[in-house]
Amino acid sequence: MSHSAEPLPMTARRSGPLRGEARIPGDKSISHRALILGALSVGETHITGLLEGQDVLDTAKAMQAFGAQIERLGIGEWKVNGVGVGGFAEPEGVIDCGNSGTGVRLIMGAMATTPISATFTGDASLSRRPMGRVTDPLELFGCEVTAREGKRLPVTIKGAADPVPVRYKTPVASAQIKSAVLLAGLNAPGQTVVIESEPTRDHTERMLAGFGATITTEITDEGRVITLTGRPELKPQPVAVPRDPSSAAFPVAAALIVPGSEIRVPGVSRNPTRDGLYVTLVEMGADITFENQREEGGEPVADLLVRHSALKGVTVPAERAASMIDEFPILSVIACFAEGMTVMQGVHELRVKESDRIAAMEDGLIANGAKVTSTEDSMTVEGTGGLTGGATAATHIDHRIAMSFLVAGLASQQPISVDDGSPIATSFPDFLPLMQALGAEIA
Ligand SMILES: O=C(O)C1=C[C@@H](OP(=O)(O)O)[C@@H](O)[C@H](O)C1
Ligand SMILES: C=C(OP(=O)(O)O)C(=O)O
Repeated sequence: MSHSAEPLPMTARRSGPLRGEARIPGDKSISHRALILGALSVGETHITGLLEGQDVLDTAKAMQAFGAQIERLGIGEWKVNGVGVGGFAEPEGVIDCGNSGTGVRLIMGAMATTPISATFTGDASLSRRPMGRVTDPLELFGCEVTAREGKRLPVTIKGAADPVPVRYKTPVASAQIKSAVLLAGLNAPGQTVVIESEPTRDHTERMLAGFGATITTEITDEGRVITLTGRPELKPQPVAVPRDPSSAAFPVAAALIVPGSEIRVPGVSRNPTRDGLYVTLVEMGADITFENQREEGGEPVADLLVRHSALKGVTVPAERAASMIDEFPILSVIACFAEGMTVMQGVHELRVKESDRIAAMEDGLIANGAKVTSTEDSMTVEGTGGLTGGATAATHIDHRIAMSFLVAGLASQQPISVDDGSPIATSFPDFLPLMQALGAEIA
């Protein structure tokens, strides 16, 4: 569904200590994949803890359009009756993926090796984002792609009638590219190989194995070499979606910067390919305890105990970027409340997310009294232990920019507003009530 026309301004003000338990919704990456792999399986997949954010709801609708039967049984509880690998039907209408890069790119991969055609659109943010990074490797399987200038949406894909397997080295660290190629490889006879020089989130590999595909990962001089055997019969799986570490980052950050805070955040995924923010926060001196470390739904999880902390600036090395790619906006806020320089290296991919996240954070933070500089590939924040606030930040149809500035406002001297908080519903629909229940003054 495309983004609503009505902007929703929001304001956060200096709050008293945050206290209580923050029950974070399901992981967005795993939720998309649960629906897509459920749709590609024969039989019924039962999902619990599904994120009911707009991005994931748009993927559910798309899977229905390709022929899967999907039913919501209760809060976060869904069942999917799939059509099997190669069984997608041609959708009657256009597939609108709304604000979701993950949704559109993974679904393009999932249909590209089936002999049907589909046209994909999205909102103004998604329509600005590059799709060639996915359609270029998909063309190697034999599909035909037409796109708007700059390989942007709308994109039409005529799926390959006679797909060939592909060996592809990803040119940028991107789980979306890797996943699109692997999902296309499902319906290509033989072995499809993806090579990534830097590891990215591995949910597609883990879940494909869980659904019964033959998939291996080897670490070689070239990087991670992932080999998938095509034409498996995927078997439905119960999927228990762990809580999203990228969403958890917002209440965690709020507790770190609001004096006197102490919150618990249960059951958050600690998958090492998603863990970079938490590694960085510990280096900055954050008081975070990882309790009850265990496995849930095939993912390592822990309960987090987070207390307000005196933080110091650090350098985040480029090789850590992929494991915290969605967390740099909120890290740049936390860095303002630390003492000293925080340098974020190797972050050029932030420029092609829902917004140019380096520019959006730099502009909004400077307007609120921060010292920030950037290059094409890096961002530096000179922390002074606080923020003055008092300005409105533009969110550019980007949920993470909106939530980052609202968290900043909880500890700045003057309130901080955002021009439009409505995109928050794409990934964290309960953000406002959850934060308010902890004591955050946001409205
Ligand atoms: O595969 C995924 O679920 C995602 C991969 C990342 O994008 P890239 O692969 O483009 O880096 C991330 O930013 C996005 O929020 C979710
Ligand atoms: C980049 C993000 O999502 P997507 O690429 O799926 O739009 C995000 O959620 O921060």
